[in-house]
Amino acid sequence: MSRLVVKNLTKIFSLGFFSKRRIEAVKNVSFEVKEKEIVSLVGESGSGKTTTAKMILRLLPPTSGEIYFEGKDIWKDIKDRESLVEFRRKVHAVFQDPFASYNPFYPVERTLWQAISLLENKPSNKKEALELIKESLFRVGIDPKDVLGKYPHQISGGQKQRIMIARCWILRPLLIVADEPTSMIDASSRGGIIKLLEELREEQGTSIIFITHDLGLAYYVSDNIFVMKNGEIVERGHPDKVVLEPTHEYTKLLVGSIPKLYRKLEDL
Ligand SMILES: Nc1ncnc2c1ncn2[C@@H]1O[C@H](COP(=O)(O)OP(=O)(O)OP(=O)(O)O)[C@@H](O)[C@H]1O
Repeated sequence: MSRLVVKNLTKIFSLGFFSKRRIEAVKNVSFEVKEKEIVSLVGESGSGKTTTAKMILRLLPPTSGEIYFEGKDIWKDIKDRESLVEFRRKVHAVFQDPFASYNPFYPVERTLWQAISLLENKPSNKKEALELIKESLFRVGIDPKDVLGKYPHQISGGQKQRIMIARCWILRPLLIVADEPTSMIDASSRGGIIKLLEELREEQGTSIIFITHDLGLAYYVSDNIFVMKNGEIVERGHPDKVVLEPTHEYTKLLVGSIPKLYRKLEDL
């Protein structure tokens, strides 16, 4: 069953007060994500990946088109705060910049306390909640004493990314939208983050939309790949089909850079 259906999604930005300039960031994009599926949106900078992600996360309204999550149109059927909180519990983002996801004035575990506040079945007291936080940190390979009580500038980029995944582990979302979740971190942490996302999919049946420039990485992690260029999906399908039998010139160009990426991935 499809968990997410994106239908003819379009986003046009208008710039300037007088001479209106139109930027068609996303053009007529359609795709589906099934339960437990990892799909990748791959494309160069400015191809419309993040804009697509923001519309799916209900952070940016589309100009036209529909997004159905579990059969509900997320822009038309979510009307009250309660349904929005439910949506935020089920659909979760891991953003490319781990630094922007944290408030510098609060200890890093604040993001995990916030996750607990979104839970339907909350722990019955603070001690139990802290146990859950510690367990989530262990699950993502962090010793709680290395990060608890610390501020964002006192921990590494890789630890910040892992804490965002720990947040996913607490919330058990049905869909994770991971926008370049490994872009700011070193190669060894990168492999770990991908593995954690795959574990979440296995353990919790989470579906994942993985957004990346890197077709080599997408080939390794995805069940389906959608290649975007200038706001459109120009190629789609199983990773073997996209990589071994590309039809669009742009995909052929991306595939041409994969041998180099393979070498890079072997370092992970
Ligand atoms: N708020 C905005 N106002 C105007 N134009 C925007 C806005 N957000 C994005 N754009 C434009 O829309 C296009 C698509 O941008 P988007 O960020 O979705 O691309 P992307 O594929 O995610 O790029 P990257 O990989 O660099 O994050 C770009 O031309 C961008 O400049």
